[in-house]
Amino acid sequence: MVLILLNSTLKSVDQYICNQMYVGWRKTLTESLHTAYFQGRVYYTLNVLRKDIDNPDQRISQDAERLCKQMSTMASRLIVSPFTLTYYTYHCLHSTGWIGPVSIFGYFVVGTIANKILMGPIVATLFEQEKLEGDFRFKHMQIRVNAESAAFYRAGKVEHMRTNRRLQALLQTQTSLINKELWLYIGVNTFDYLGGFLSYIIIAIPIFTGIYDGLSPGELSALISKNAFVCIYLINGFTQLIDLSTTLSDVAGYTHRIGELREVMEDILHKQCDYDPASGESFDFDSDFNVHAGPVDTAFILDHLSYKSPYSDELLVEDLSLKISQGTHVLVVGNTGTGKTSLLRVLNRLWEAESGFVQMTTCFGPRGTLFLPQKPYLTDGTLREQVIYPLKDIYPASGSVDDDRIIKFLELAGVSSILKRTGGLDEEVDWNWYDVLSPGEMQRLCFARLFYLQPKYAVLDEATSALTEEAEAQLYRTCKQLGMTLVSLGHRSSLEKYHDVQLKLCGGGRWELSWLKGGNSSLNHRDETM
Ligand SMILES: Nc1ncnc2c1ncn2[C@@H]1O[C@H](COP(=O)(O)OP(=O)(O)OP(=O)(O)O)[C@@H](O)[C@H]1O
Repeated sequence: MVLILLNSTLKSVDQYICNQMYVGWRKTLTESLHTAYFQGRVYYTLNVLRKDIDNPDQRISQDAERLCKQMSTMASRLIVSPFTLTYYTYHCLHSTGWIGPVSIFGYFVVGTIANKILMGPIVATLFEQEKLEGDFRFKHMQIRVNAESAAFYRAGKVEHMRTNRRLQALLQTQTSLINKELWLYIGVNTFDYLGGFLSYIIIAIPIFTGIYDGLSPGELSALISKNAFVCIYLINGFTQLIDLSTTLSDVAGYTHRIGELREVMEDILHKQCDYDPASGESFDFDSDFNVHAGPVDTAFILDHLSYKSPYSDELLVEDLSLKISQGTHVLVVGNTGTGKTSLLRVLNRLWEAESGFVQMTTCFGPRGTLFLPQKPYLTDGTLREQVIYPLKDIYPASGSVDDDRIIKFLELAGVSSILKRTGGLDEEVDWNWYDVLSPGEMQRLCFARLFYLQPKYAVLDEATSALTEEAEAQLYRTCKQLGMTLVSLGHRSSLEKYHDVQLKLCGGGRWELSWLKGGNSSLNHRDETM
């Protein structure tokens, strides 16, 4: 009996060794790949981040792609696992009685709990790592965009130090992530190896408790072999599920991060999409999201509007009521920080109003309202694309683009010299427009764009601040000749002569309205219509 047992045990041990050799070989390969992966990850972080610095959408889609790959690995295993587990559970129950499946299930539950405990901190750290990657990328982009200004401040060392600080924070989090993942891998591997021993304990219990005493040596040997096979495969099925925990922790971290980014972006889109940019009509949504057509001769309606900046409790403007209608040019003045640009942010739904009602009743675009922001915005591409921007993208079917008009408006804006530099309207340029144009040229080019698009209403936020008063006069005259109603924000008193009404923001929520032509009669009525 002892010899038979020894013989069958040796056979099983052979089988076990083969199995363990396979498992061991698989693990060694996986571990070396993981080690290489971890070492590479630090370099990967640096290199990928350097290349893929300033494109958040691309970054999200990369994360999503990574997520999809990991999900497909998980899905394939998760689909197959229930079948193999059911099949081997049935055979295990048949071969070893209840003790086999119960101990294996118990072992799996313990393994799952241990993995859950080890996975928790990994998800949080992975999330943190993704966030720090974003911060580092943002800093990198900030330096690229403002390289010249930083150079004038001789700020190379300071910026280098600050960027390094962010990189160090990122690398520290990566190291911490690697350390935490190490414990998870140790847990997973220990579970795998101990599973092999468990199968032999399950087989040994009925043998030593005498359940198989009536069997002949040959039958016992065959039974042990069969039981070992079934148990090992059942354990292996569970092991594969536990192995998924490493992938699962990555998936959970990425999902959390992508989910958060998507929520923020959807929130922004939801706030911005109250009117249809491609439509020639004007629309507004009421609180129940019903659409109403707005008045046609009015660009903006402000009704008892109060607003403040997001990080302050003090109101910038309180209880402002105003209608801006066609033909009445409005100048918004006030000291620095009194909320002039913030008014445009509220009008554009970039900021929420604190109370009151604000409505932009015309569409955004050539037939409605266009904004020239304080910082000129130039796109990449040819000179034609700069001038017609954003016509090509938003209104692809708007008709042929007229070369003579573009050249004429470049001349009127005083930047026909750029045409000589580029060598033509459609010549591809390999420079960054922000690097080669002076601030004044950028502002003039934006005016050429405005002339070309010829909106009904032009909102100009300190759009001539880098130009002389003569240049300013010429540009304003052209705007008026082209039939635009102007809403200007600025500090210069020279602007007054081009406007009919002045809205002065006095700070602390106070404001004053006055006529600029025909005396200084006060318009401090709450519901004044202009
Ligand atoms: N993105 C922002 N987040 C939080 N607060 C902001 C933001 N932008 C501006 N602010 C704050 O809101 C207040 C009003 O700013 P705003 O840009 O409207 O001033 P402004 O009157 O246009 O000044 P300026 O004449 O210098 O252009 C300021 O105190 C400013 O610090």
